[in-house]
Parts: sequence; structure tokens; C-alpha cells
Amino acid sequence: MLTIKDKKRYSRHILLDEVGELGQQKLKNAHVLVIGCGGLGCPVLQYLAAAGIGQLGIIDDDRVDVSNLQRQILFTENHAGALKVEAAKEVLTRLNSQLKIETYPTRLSADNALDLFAKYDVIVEGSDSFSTKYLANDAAVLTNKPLVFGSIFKFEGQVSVFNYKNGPTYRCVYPEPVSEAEMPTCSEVGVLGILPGIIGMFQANEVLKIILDLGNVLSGKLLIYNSLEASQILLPFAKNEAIKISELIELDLSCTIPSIPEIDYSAYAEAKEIYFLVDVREQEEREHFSLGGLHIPLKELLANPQVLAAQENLVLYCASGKRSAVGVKALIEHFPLKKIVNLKGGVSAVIFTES
Ligand SMILES: Nc1ncnc2c1ncn2[C@@H]1O[C@H](COP(=O)(O)OP(=O)(O)OP(=O)(O)O)[C@@H](O)[C@H]1O
Repeated sequence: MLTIKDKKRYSRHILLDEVGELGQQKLKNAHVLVIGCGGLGCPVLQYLAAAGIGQLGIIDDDRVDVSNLQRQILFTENHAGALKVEAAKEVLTRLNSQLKIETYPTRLSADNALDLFAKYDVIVEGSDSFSTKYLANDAAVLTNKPLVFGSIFKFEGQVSVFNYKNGPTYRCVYPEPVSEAEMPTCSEVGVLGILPGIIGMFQANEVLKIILDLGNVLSGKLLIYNSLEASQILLPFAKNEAIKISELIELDLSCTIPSIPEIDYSAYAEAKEIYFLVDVREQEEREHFSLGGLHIPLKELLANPQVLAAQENLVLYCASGKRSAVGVKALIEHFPLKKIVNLKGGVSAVIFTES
């Protein structure tokens, strides 16, 4: 039941015929789980808490870093080093003391996903990991929960609702997982802090629509928002009935490719002259900062490794060492006799070491 305080607090919701007291009661009764308390999770949680979603779950094992503050708007400088889920709970409780907030300072995994999802009505995906997105999708299908999906890359964001009333899923749009090593993260390519805010608010809006049974839920449609053009398109997609999910398998799309030979920057710098340096990043990343060397973006290198046939003692680098590890692996397969190594931590490690 809504209390007198609730009725005052949510009066602007209740005034809407489409919401009313009944709708606000539905929000109060709702259980929503947010995966990832980062750029997307923060705005989602802030709006859901303000809207009066009664029970919120937050899962994330990460701690607040100062570089998060530019977009992870629940956190303040004082939270640096704190567990994100605890910092978020503290802030959200100050915003709305009536909420029940459950925190899970761990990563979503094949071991915990089904039990966790079972406790919630709606799941929001706000991680920055493809394996987590596939895992959340499959767990949503197996537990029959709607999954409110969001993702961002540079200036563009995507939103959709998967498995809504048995509708299409993430795998219907993206059947083939990409290797995370080939997809750089915010810490590698950067992001304008406002974009995850916009996409997170689209996600929060879908959560309310699902709970209140309002409007057209973004099921079977992928909303693509371009922040530079201030434009958006809706791409329709259908359910692929051939895709069957019967168990949870955690995909290993991770960037850490085992047994890739590495060199750290100081060792490389001491003997630069004996190495042939190759930058596998994209042009715009190189314009921003470069360690020099020959520039061959990863895709081009994978398409034509022969371009390095004449070089010896190769050192490959990218922003964090993930994409270059993919390049090193491919080159070793192509030139088994050559010495080919990865620059550990990529450009980020160099900037960090030298700052
Ligand atoms: N399997 C998972 N379970 C729970 N949380 C996850 C999982 N995978 C990723 N996350 C969380 O999702 C959040 C994504 O946030 P965001 O994309 O803003 O990146 P970040 O990791 O905080 O920052 P940066 O990429 O700049 O280091 C992170 O807090 C991360 O810990």
C-alpha cells in the first residue's frame, strides 16, 4: 500500500492517468537487478531509485576509480577506492530511504546468475563486457525475465529489451560473439561522459514501461543513438527461432590470451634499437598519442600478416595490450620462427609509468 508520504512524494507520477496510484504501487512492489554499477548502471539506478522502485539489486565487484567520476554520477571524490555497490547504496539510500537495496560485490557468473535473476522481475544490463552481456541474455531466457540492454561505443549507444514476453534476444541481433580483445573499452578509447547517461536513462525508461505496462517496449527493436548527430534510429529485428538456449555457458571472450610473450615498456625502452615496433590501434587513437613505430590497424594486420614478412623482433602495441595480443597470436601462427612480443599494458601502461 502507498503511504501518505508516498502519495506526496510520487504525486507527479500519480497525476498521470497512465500511472496513478496503482502504477506507483507496482513500482514500489517491483524488484529490479542492475548488472554493473558504472557509466550505464549509475544513471539507471539513480532514476529507478528516484522513481520509487521498491527493491533494487546491484551487482559489481569493482571499486571506484577517480577516472570513473567523469560519468559514474553516483560517486564522489570521497568514494575513490570504495566498492561501487556500497558507494551506490549509500548515495541511493540518501536519495530514497524507503528503498530496499541488496548489494552483490561480485561478478555475475554462470554460477550465480540463475539464482540471482530468479529474485528479480526485470534485469538491467550495464556491464562493459561482452561475455557478461551474453551470459545475462542467456540467464534471462532461462529464468524468463526481460533484459534491458544498453551499450556504448565512443559517441554511439544502443538500447533494446531482450526476451520481453518471450521476444527476440541479444543472440538474435548478435549471434556471433566478438572477441573482447577486438573491442576496446572506455579505458582504451575514451567516452564522453554524457553518452552513458543518455543511454542509461533510455534503459531506466524501458524498465518503467515494462513494470507499468506502458507504451511500446523496445522489444524486437534496437535503438541506436548517435550523440554527435543527436540522431537516433530504430532497427527492427525478429526472433531467430533456431537459437535455443538450454544451459548457461560462460563465454571466454577475454582479452588475456594465454602464453602470449610480453615485454614491459622499460625493458623495451632499454633496447629499442633491436625491436621493430608496430602500432595496431586505429588512426584516431594514434593521432591522440603514439609511441611511434609502423602503423597497421589490427584488422589490416590480421587480413595481411605478410606485410611484416621482412621484419624481425616485432613488438606490437595498442591501448591496453588486448588487441595487440590478438595480433601477436596471429603473427606467431603465421611466422613461427620470428620473435614477436606484446607490449604489456599497451600505451596506458606507458602513460601511467611516465606520469
Ligand atoms: N560480470 C560482471 N558482473 C558485474 N559487474 C560487471 C561485470 N562485468 C563488468 N561489470 C561492471 O560493469 C561496469 C561497467 O562500467 P564502465 O563501462 O563505465 O567501465 P569501468 O570498468 O568502470 O571503467 P573503465 O573502463 O574506464 O576502467 C564496471 O563497474 C564493471 O566492474
